[in-house]
Amino acid sequence: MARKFFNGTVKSVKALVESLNSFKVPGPEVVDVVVAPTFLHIPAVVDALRPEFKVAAQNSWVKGNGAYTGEITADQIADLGLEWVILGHSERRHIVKESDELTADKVAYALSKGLSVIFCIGEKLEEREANQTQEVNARQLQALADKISDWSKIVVAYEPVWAIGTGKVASPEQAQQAHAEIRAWLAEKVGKDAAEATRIIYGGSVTASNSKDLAGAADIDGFLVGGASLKPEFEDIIKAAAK
Ligand SMILES: O=C[C@H](O)COP(=O)(O)O
Repeated sequence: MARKFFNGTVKSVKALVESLNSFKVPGPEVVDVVVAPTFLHIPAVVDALRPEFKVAAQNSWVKGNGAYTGEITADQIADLGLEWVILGHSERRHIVKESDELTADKVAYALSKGLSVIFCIGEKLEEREANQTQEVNARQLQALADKISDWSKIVVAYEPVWAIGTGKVASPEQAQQAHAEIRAWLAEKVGKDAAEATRIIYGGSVTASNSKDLAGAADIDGFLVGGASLKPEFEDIIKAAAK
């Protein structure tokens, strides 16, 4: 469904947008394509990208406009006309050390400003090896459930940390199991309707060649794509997600 994290230059962003604009993919009635450039590149991408593709911010602050030097608020993102923000990416959680609670507060604030949120969760390698995948996902989901009751503008992105940027993609079976457990958690803790309606997308070394099998899994509703989103094969990933 989405794509992201591109520390590009003005020139490379322009070339990437031109490439995206040339894609022959189904429209938004079939698949949402959301691109997430750096804050610096957002205005240029919004101006040049074909309008059926949406633009997301990669992060937003936990509060509204105020004295928070260096932070970008959900208010500002909404003011720019954007509809989407990514929150809780593993790089925010594990490199910047943003806690489950801070992440949940950021999501709640972004929702209060009308944004839709791609809410990332997922376990580290040692947690998977200790059979804690669902425990970690449930903990990160519960932190959000403690802060919000309306999940209609949430897309859950399951991104096992060990699969991000490593070339080690989760197998369709591994991903499906995690997604099914996330959906079961939503059914139990939030409600059946939310569980059915919430899109759960997979991220972590998605490529054109593995996207078809992953998309075939019952509970995989799209992708959060990093590296491969910068290559022409992204067109095929979008087509695979449009199942
Ligand atoms: O947000 C995207 C993920 O971090 C996945 O990145 P990747 O596709 O390069 O593994």
